[in-house]
Amino acid sequence: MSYLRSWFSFDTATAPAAPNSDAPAQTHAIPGSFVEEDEDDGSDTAGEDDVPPAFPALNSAQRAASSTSKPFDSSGSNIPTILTDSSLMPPPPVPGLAGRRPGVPQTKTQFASSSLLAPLGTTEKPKKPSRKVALAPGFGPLDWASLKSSGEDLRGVETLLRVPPSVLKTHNRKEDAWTVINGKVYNITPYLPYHPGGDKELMRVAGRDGTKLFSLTHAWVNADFMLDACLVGFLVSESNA
Ligand code: HEM
Repeated sequence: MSYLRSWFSFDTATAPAAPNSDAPAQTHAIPGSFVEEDEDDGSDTAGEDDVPPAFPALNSAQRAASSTSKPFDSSGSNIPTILTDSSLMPPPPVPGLAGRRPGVPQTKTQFASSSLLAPLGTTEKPKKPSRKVALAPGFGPLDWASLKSSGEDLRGVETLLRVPPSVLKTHNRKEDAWTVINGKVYNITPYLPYHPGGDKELMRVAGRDGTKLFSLTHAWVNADFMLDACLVGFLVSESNA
């Protein structure tokens, strides 16, 4: 416990220099604090030989700062100022929510600066209602992915074809529907029940070039990947067929 004494000493200059002198050692005990004598059996007559170096160091700026003004805080508690002095670290800035006025609507910036409110993205009404349809059970995106990789023939043709517009337009029925996306001809019949926008929407492009409608509706959809297993061939001009 002797090292505690060196920690809490009021004035480092008056710290007991010769603890084993005849005069009773001045302990600088803090009122009400528990100062324990050495628990040794007394054989350790050198007594304070094992006093560890004072912390903070006797010549440290930290100790100088705390001991030159007032060693303990003004409330009279026995906690050294160094542990309680918050003036060295000012409190963080007031959060946005604290600046709220009753009855005054908040601006978007105020909302955004408050971390206690839900993010705007989850509270704002979506711009457009979704036009997705409820797909029948077993016709979700994962079901389409597993059908594609099942090895089942989804093209309906032996080899890749050169398809002129005159041929394309004959494939315009649900059970035999072809469309063109970016110059590639796809058999969309197997995809009809899996299309999140519904089969009716998809049938609008059956028998014709659907590139424009497709990209107007959902340019982010990767048709190349979605329909790779349904590739029939490539759109060519009549003269090149
Ligand atoms: C031919 C290839 C097509 C493929 C592979 C395809 C694929 C898809 C996919 C994956 C979605 C879901 C999009 C998402 O979750 O964000 C979707 C939604 C949709 N598709 Fe298609 N689509 C095709 C063609 C079309 C066409 C030609 C139309 C319209 C004429 C259309 C109309 C829609 C609509 C309205 C939705 C719902 C969009 C929404 O979320 O509101 N699709 N389609």
